[in-house]
Amino acid sequence: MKHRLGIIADDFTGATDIAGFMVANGWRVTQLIGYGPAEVPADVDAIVISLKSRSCAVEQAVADSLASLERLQQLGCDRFFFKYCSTFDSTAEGNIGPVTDALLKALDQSFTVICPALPVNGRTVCHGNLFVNGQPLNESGMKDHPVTPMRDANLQRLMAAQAGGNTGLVDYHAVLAGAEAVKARLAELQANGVNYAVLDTLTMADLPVLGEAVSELKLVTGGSGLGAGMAAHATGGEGAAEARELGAPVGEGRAVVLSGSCSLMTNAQVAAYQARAPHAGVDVARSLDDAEAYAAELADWVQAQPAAPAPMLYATQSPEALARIQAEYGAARASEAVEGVFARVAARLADAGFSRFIVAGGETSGIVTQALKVSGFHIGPQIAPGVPWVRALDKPLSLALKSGNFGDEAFFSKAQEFFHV
Ligand SMILES: Nc1ncnc2c1ncn2[C@@H]1O[C@H](COP(=O)(O)OP(=O)(O)O)[C@@H](O)[C@H]1O
Ligand SMILES: O=C(O)[C@@H](O)C(=O)COP(=O)(O)O
Repeated sequence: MKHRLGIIADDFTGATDIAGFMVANGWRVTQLIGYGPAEVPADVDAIVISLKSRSCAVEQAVADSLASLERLQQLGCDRFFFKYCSTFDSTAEGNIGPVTDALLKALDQSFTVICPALPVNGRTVCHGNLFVNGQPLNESGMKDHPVTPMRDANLQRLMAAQAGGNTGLVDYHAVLAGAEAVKARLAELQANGVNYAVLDTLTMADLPVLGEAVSELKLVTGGSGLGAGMAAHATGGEGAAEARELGAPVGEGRAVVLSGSCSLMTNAQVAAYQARAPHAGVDVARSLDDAEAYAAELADWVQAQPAAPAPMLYATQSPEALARIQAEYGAARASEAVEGVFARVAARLADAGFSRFIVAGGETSGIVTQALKVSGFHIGPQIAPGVPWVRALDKPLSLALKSGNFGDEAFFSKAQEFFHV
């Protein structure tokens, strides 16, 4: 059997993100939802398991990740990738550190890389510090994230706070010098007792270099950029065009936009789309008090709107409004209630024949995909870097799962342009 990479992604948008970049760089990829029994085509180069383990309890994240590793091994994978967010979304306790440690131990390894960079979407790493569009992570919009606010930009410090081993740095001089220089630096760090090597990365052109440099590691960790680099290094960037066709959006049925991200970019996308399409806000108090009846009302409202452009339901709020809501109801309670309503609305709309769901937000995408009872996806064309259309393996249902900060202001409209091609 050919070599297969197994990817464990800590959220659903992250999973489609890395799968989309790998397919765009020539690999055949199947995405699975969770680690239940699964069959995948014999010719795939990579299998991505989507978890919802970014912000759950550490023990749960570790258990789910280890179960996923086992499933991927059963499916013939012999190298592994732990995919987390390009903005390193985590808390002081985890879950990136503990999951990395657990995967290393299960694979009998003691060394891996930390590579969240995705330069095409503005995430770069310099001297081990993570930047978002040139701003240090802790000064970017990520400082106000509702679940994992990021208050430090230094990846070595962030990793040291939540993992058991030692961190080190492959600085940009080594990356510029090429794959062999990076390999030599990795070997040096490993010999010096480093367990996690942060990789400086400034441009997309660095990624195939890094993909080559990590090609002998059993486990790598990072964002979709490294995934793109690994696929590009393996294929030269060619191939899999017909595989992308399998994931193109289904032709029949209605579409809806469900936006549960409160990121700065999603706020801008929601504002732009409000000017174009029917829209309704999701009320947190009603989501808390009366979820079932409220979801039924919202689903009825969506169905009563014209089919195109697709109507939008949004819980998206500015950082200030979100802070007020969280102070009033509690952050976890409010976000769970909102997620519960989106899940119920999505299930009702699918029952009513909606077949194309455009969803904004990682947690929101996870809950919606679970509510739609999809077992896995074919990966289609990218709407924006990191956001492909994906199509259920076993039913006529297509989704665009958008990471909070991805895409430009016109994203919700652009996603629908794929309906006519
Ligand atoms: N108005 C709101 N009040 C409270 N929580 C909200 C509100 N809108 C969204 N949320 C919650 O914020 C979280 C956003 O996370 P997520 O969907 O992962 O977006 P992102 O991709 O930006 O991280 C979700 O748990 C969602 O339910
Ligand atoms: O790596 C990334 O930035 C994305 O794939 C991702 O994980 C984003 O997470 P959400 O913003 O929570 O969707």
